[in-house]
Amino acid sequence: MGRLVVIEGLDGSGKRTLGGALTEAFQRRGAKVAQHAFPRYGEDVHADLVSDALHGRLGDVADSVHGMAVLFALDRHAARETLRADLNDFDIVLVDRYIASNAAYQAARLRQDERGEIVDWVAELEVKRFGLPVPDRQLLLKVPVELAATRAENRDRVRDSYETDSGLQARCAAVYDGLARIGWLSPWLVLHGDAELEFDSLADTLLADA
Ligand SMILES: Nc1ncnc2c1ncn2[C@@H]1O[C@H](COP(=O)(O)OP(=O)(O)O)[C@@H](O)[C@H]1O
Ligand SMILES: Cc1cn([C@H]2C[C@H](O)[C@@H](COP(=O)(O)OP(=O)(O)O)O2)c(=O)[nH]c1=O
Repeated sequence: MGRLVVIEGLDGSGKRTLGGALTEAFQRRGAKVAQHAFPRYGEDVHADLVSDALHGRLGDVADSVHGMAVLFALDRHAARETLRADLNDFDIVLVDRYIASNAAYQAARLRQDERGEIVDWVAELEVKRFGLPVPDRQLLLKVPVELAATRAENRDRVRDSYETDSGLQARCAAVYDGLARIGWLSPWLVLHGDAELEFDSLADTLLADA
């Protein structure tokens, strides 16, 4: 059985970059790696709905925190069997954003005293009811909010409504810190994305987990 390793962090924190470098480091060690990213893009109606909501094409559906959480969760549910098959066939399944993104971003849209409820609700929905595989390890790529914003701005891509909301990103960083501190769903490893990362030793650590 392969290990499900999740990369989490703000938009522009360097998740995609880390995913690529870590995959190469795993492969240098002879490990078979499958990569996934959520939200998916263009695969099916679930992926399209998420994209529409994030880019203002789904009207006031996007205003509902629980509604958005469900859309993101359905996008993952549609990929559940592929994830399960890859966990059978590969040593490492590396996922760029997973269930914790839903907890962090949707909680960040609520008042502080409402955040615990949605975090619990997301875990109940995605793990218990939708049966998504629980991560073995979650990596939190931590960078100052301003640095993540500058990197995301400089990227050659259309930005969605969450990326351009600096208040949301700052609150989201605080929720991520809390999730990592309590070891939400599984153990977390906090990485500092503004320092030089040691991909080879990180790959060794993650393979030694097994
Ligand atoms: N460690 C790093 N140092 C400097 N720039 C980085 C680093 N990691 C990522 N970047 C750059 O920051 C931008 C955002 O990185 P990316 O991996 O796309 O972030 P994310 O997937 O978290 O949104 C990209 O232009 C990338 O080249
Ligand atoms: C996966 C996921 C992402 N999000 C948020 C985080 C991001 O701000 C936004 C879009 O994800 P993002 O990683 O920016 O997608 P892309 O790289 O394709 O633009 O959605 C959630 O709120 N819940 C989720 O379950």
